[in-house]
Amino acid sequence: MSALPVLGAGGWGTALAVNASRNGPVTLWARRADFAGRLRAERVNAEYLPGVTLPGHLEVTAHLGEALGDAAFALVVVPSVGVPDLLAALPRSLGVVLCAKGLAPDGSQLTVLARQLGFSRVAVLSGPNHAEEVGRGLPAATVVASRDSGFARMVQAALMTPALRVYTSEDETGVELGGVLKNVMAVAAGLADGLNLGDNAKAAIITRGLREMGRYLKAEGAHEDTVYGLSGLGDLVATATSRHSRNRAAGEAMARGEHPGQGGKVVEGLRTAGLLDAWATAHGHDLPIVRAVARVTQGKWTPQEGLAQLMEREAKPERH
Ligand SMILES: NC(=O)c1ccc[n+]([C@@H]2O[C@H](COP(=O)([O-])OP(=O)(O)OC[C@H]3O[C@@H](n4cnc5c(N)ncnc54)[C@H](O)[C@@H]3O)[C@@H](O)[C@H]2O)c1
Ligand SMILES: O=P(O)(O)OC[C@H](O)CO
Repeated sequence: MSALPVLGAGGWGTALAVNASRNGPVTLWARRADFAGRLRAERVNAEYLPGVTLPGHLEVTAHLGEALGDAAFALVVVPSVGVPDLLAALPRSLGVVLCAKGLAPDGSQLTVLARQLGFSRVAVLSGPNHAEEVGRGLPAATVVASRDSGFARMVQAALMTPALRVYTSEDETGVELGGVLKNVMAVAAGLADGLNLGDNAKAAIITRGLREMGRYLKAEGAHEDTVYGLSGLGDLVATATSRHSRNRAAGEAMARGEHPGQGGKVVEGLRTAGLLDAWATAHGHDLPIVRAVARVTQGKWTPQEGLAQLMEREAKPERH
C-alpha cells in the first residue's frame, strides 16, 4: 500500500496526517529540511500543532519526490498563496485534494487553477475542522467535493476514521467558496468581539454573512443548498465563534488596535477580503460585510467606520 502524501506541515496538514495515519501509511512533506528533521526527531509539531503526538509510523520528509512515491493522489495543505507553486511542481497524473481555504494570488479559485495546470483529478476538502481538535481525535465532520465522484469516494475512504466523518459532494465550487468566504466573515465576527458589540451583533454577522456567502456562491455557479452544509453554515459557525480561529482572533486584535498577525500562522481571511471586494466591485455585486472587512484590513476604514457603514445601509426586506 503506497503512503498517502500530505503536502504541508502546518497545523492542518499535521492534523490531517495524524488522522489519516489511522487508516494506513502517510508521509508528511515539510518544505524546510530542518523543520522536517525536527518533526522526525521530536515527534510533535511544536510550532503549528503543539500537544499532538505524531504516530511512530508517520514518515516526515522535505523531499517532494520521496513524499509522493507512487501515490495516486496527495493532500495539498499549504496556505493558498503557496498552492500555485506547489501544484506547478507536481506530476499532472497525480490526483490533488485542495485543502486551503483561500484564493490564488490572482483571485482564482484553486480548483480552477489546478484544472488550468492540467490536473484531471481534482477535489477540495472543507468543513468545520479546527486542526487543534481534529489533531486530538475529537469528533468532526467534513466534505470532499469533486466533479469526479469516484475520486471523491477514494479520498473519502482514505480520510474517514472513527473521529472524522467525511461526506462527498459534486459541488466543488460551492464547497471551496464556502471555506473561502467564511474566513472573511470570521474576521468580521472578531472585529465585533474586539469592539464588545455583544451576542446580538455576532448573530447578525453570522446570519447576514451566510446570506452574503449564498449570493456569491450562486453568482459563481454553486448549488443553492451547499451554503447550508458543513462547508458553509457549519464552518461559518465553527470559525466565527471559536477560540481556536485565527481569522476571528485577527479581527479581534484589529479592533483593539493591535497587529492582526497570529504568530506566523496563516490568516487567510485578511488577504481574501481584498480579493473578493475587488471581484464584487468589478462585477457590480453587493458584498457589504466583505467590503467592510477589506477596507478595515487595508486601513481605509476604522473598525467603527466599518460598523457604521453596515448599520446605515438602506432599509430593505430580509430576504435580500
Ligand atoms: N488550521 C486549521 O485549523 C485549518 C483547518 C482547515 C483548513 N485550514 C486551511 O489550511 C491551509 C493551511 O493552514 P494551516 O493551518 O496548516 O497553516 P499554518 O499557518 O499552521 O502553517 C502553514 C504551513 O505552510 C508552510 N508554508 C507557508 N507558505 C508556504 C509555501 N509558499 N509553500 C509551502 N509551504 C508553505 C509553513 O511553513 C507552515 O508549515 C490554510 O489555507 C487554512 O485556511 C486550516
Ligand atoms: O483558524 P482559522 O480561522 O484559519 O480556521 C480554521 C478552520 O478553517 C476552521 O474550520
